[in-house]
Amino acid sequence: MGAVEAREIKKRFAAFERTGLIGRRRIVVNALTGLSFDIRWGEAYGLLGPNGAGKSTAVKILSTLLLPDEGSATVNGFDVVSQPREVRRSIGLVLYPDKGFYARLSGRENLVYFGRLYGLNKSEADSRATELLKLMDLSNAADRPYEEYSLGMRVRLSIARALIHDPPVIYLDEPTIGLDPISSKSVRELLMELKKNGKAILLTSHNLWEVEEVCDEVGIINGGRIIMEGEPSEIKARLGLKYVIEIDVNVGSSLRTLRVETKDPAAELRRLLGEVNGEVKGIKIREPTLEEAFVAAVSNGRN
Ligand SMILES: Nc1ncnc2c1ncn2[C@@H]1O[C@H](COP(=O)(O)OP(=O)(O)OP(=O)(O)O)[C@@H](O)[C@H]1O
Repeated sequence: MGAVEAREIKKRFAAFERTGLIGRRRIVVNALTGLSFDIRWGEAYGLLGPNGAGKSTAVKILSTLLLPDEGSATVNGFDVVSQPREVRRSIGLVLYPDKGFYARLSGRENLVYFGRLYGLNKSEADSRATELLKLMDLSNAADRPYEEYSLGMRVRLSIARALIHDPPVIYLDEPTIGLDPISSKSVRELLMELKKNGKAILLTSHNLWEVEEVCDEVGIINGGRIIMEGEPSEIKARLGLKYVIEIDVNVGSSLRTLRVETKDPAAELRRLLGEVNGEVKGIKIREPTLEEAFVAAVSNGRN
């Protein structure tokens, strides 16, 4: 049994659409239109998509916060509709970092509080909080009030909270939004560590570079269903994305840059170096990014 199995999930919302200045009419929004994907143990799955693609609706259904209209899903082997308690015990949820923490309580007190809500006794909650504060590099700030925490510290505390009951599955909705590069790197390293410990991770993100680094599998979601899925490198290959080669050449007294896009950088580089007339001052080869894959997949709607 996989960690998460989503099968043909559909979800509609009743909403209103403006007509003219004051008029409005009822419409139906098809948020999910047959979403299927699997997450294996020890794997991170990246759900990528433009605004309104259905990412949050998917996370909410897989967390039992919303019911699907059609289709089914299991998390840790439990059904999201008929076994919501078991599903909730199986997941740790990292939403926008400010949600739910008590500003005047310290990081440690907040964690102990949430540990008790999950049914840990006082000494279990205390020792789990100490362990997680250490893991998140927050031991020095453990007894400072939450309101004094920086954004990076808040994100780390919210990951600690998601892990307090040691869930096997973790969902993170845009965990590194607003973080500086050092803090977001430390969050990525932590996610790699959690994977090594066998946890299954679902990551939604607009930071495609982050998804590329952390995720084993990526699903590109658009219009409420996955339109492309695979390892980040597979997706790049399937889209036929091109590498960019830039060669700086001194021609006479001026520096010129040759720029070529190619699917086969080694062959193209050999060809270019054979043809260049002048002194080569620098060579840069840039890999296609997942960002380019994402834009291409969404605009092509290809499978
Ligand atoms: N409670 C709701 N009532 C009506 N429509 C909703 C509701 N929640 C979501 N929707 C609609 O469902 C669609 C999918 O929304 P969702 O929030 O899942 O997208 P998303 O991929 O998470 O977007 P974003 O990246 O902007 O967070 C959108 O068209 C959205 O407007």
